[in-house]
Amino acid sequence: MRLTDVEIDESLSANEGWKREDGKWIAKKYRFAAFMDAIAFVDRVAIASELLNHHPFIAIDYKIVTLRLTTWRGGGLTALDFQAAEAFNNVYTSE
Ligand SMILES: C[C@H](O)[C@H](O)[C@H]1CNC2=NC(N)=NC(=O)C2=N1
Repeated sequence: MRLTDVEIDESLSANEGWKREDGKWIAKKYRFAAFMDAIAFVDRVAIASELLNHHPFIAIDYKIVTLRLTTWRGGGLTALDFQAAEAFNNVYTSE
């Protein structure tokens, strides 16, 4: 279930903009032209999360949305986190 450090590094390089945080997390900040674009993105993230049954922590700071992922059940980073990261990158547009 949990990925090795090598697997994590490989997965990070395949998911643009995502960085490892505190060992067991990956995070990415998404920037938008307007606040409502940020909110529309969060809605798309929510839909993708429900489809994957894998959910990020979401912080909305005006025109910046920070997503953080870990696998709670797995106690660390798993393939699910990187599947979710890829899905969130795929639903991102800055406006
Ligand atoms: C019951 C439900 O399937 C689980 O709680 C799911 C929901 N979303 C989840 N999201 C994340 N990030 N990790 C989990 O382990 C997880 N588990």
